Amino acid sequence: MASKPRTLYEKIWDAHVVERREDGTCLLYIDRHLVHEVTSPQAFEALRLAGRKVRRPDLTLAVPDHNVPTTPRLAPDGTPLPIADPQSAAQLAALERNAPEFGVRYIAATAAEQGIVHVVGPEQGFSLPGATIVCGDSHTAAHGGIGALAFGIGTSEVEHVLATQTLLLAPSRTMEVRVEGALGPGVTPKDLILHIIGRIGTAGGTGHVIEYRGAVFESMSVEGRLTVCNMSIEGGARAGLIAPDETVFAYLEGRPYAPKGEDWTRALAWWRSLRSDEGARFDRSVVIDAGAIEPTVSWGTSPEDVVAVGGSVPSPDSFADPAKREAARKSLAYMGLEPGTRIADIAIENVFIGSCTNSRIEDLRAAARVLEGRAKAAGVRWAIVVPGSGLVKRQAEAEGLDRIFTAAGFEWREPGCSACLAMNPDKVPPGERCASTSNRNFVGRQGPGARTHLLSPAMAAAAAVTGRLTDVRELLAE
Ligand SMILES: CC(C)[C@H](C(=O)O)[C@@H](O)C(=O)O
Ligand code: SF4
Repeated sequence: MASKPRTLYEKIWDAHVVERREDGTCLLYIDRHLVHEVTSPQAFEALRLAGRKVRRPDLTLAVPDHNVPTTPRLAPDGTPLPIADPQSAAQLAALERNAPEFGVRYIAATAAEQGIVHVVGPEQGFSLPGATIVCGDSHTAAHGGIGALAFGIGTSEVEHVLATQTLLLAPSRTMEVRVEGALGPGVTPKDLILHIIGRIGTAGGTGHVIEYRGAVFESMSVEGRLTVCNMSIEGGARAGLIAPDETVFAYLEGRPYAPKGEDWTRALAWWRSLRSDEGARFDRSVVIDAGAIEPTVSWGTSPEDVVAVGGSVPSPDSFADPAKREAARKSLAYMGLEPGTRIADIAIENVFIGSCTNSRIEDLRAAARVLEGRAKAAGVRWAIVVPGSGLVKRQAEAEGLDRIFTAAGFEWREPGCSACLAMNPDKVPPGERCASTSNRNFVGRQGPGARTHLLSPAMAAAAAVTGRLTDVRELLAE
């Protein structure tokens, strides 16, 4: 009997089942465990109290990112500078102590390879196609961009994975987001994923794992795929993934943790089988026309509150659902926006280029392309670029991008989560607006009272130049 056609998700899932329970939940083998300083201290402490070890320290990679300041970390004499915030300092100190004590792989805050965990994983070749990857962090979905089944877990699950290298999980439903056609000039993977979330809503993917399909993804860079998958969680999905292909394999080959020699050849054979079979059934399917997507920005306090840059702030009354109407009213009050205001008339005072969504080399190149020979507008008080890792930073410097940014009035920072969330010194002041390449525009996300507009790196650069939300295509055409 021919076996039933399976989706990519089902193939990866099936290959990792250690034990299937009667109710359908499965004990899944976890191939890669990424760890950061915020969600791991209690998990390590629980192991310590129970006298347990980490089951596979070699499959665990820890790196601090959320709390690290993005200003220089070393004094001129090379000694590490202290961290002012006591809670941040304590979390960083805990990771620094736990990693060697439990023997897990560790990238220190001062190492050249340090960066945001979701940038570091693929960059180090630690995240691999077909792997199950977890991290105590909701944006773990990013690693789906290289064809992994990757999802965020809570601190008690972090402890479970550290102790057993397995996780008990209920299978998800499957959802296909099929994007047809091609993205227009100036329209980026970030615009695409913002548009998708606008379409399906923040609950659209609930209970599902999304597979992004279509020619757009086949011609998309690995960096772009990581951007798209990163925000799957903002569409409510458990995870998001894209079938790995030669672009991914070329990206991974030779990276420090990627398989080598015969292991590489064997891995390639398995990775090449990782695509949804002809006739595989998805529980839900959404079709998007790429050609209709424009540079997209958020206007509210939920990632589904998006509109094309040529549009206007919507009226709460335009929403049929009363709950959504009320949410829009609250959003607009927080954001200090009036319905009907043209997006292009919204002035911004801050620009943040960074976060695990958009801090890779391609993102920085896209922003620099817009900024070259230009400067930030007088009304832009604060503009920073925070590379996703030390290696991205070094690459950007080798290409001269840092000089383009600083000449345009941007600050060129050390890697970390930075102003994506207000857990470190990088914050947007109350009542001020920020054009931000991050992934969440929640109330207070970038600091108490801060107003976030999500957009692509090129669009953030355009906003810096004009001092208001701007269609980047106008600047690219000049
Ligand atoms: C701090 C961490 C647990 C959190 C997450 O899970 O996503 C953070 O990374 C975020 O983006 O909000
Ligand atoms: S960059 Fe932002 S979204 Fe990504 S892990 Fe850090 S805080 Fe979370």
